[in-house]
Amino acid sequence: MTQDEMKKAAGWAALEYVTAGSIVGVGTGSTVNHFIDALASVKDQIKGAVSSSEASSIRLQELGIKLFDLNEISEFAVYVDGADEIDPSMAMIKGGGAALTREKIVAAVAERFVCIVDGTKTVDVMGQFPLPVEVIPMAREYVARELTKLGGQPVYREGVVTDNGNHILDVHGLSITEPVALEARINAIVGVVTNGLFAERGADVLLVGTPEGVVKK
Ligand SMILES: O=C[C@H](O)[C@H](O)[C@H](O)COP(=O)(O)O
Repeated sequence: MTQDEMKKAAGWAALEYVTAGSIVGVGTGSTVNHFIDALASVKDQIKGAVSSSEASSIRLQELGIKLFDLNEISEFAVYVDGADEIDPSMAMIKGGGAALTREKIVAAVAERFVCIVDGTKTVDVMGQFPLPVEVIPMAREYVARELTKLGGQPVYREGVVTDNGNHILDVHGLSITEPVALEARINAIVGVVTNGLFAERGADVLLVGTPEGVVKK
């Protein structure tokens, strides 16, 4: 079974959490793209979606799924998104596709976060995947120096501008044993828009695509 087949299996399994007549929160990335395909198969039974990126919005619209602005809705039941790593406490690293800030905002409004990953993304301790940090462009080098003081090695993701017009630093060399504390610590650096740790608000449901089928945690 390929990694993409495992992503597809997890993406389609998330349909179980979509209820008739609802607005669905939709994340970003290659795993979510499979979920969007699945969502299109029930598009006549849902109200529509609220999206976390320009890329997902385009895909949702191409498949005929109505988009809602987050400012139009005060609550919705389920947000479905992938992750770059997820630990046993259901804390995640996200932002490999640079969509972390809008993802965190949409996730904050959802009652439940359903995380869909392939089997390579579950880890005991996060940090092998470099932690993305979205920064205001003029603060990039200042924030990089502050992240170095925390023990990481930040690398500017050259050529990438986020949907919000900002830059990304990928922080290598972290061993993230206290994700809630580190998320808050990095967000407190002036110039940081948000960081890719989703720990304070982690996943509520985890669906892992494996060669043996989709495992739910
Ligand atoms: O910014 C991107 C998102 O956080 C993605 O959810 C994450 O990078 C996982 O993406 P993929 O499903 O493509 O591995």
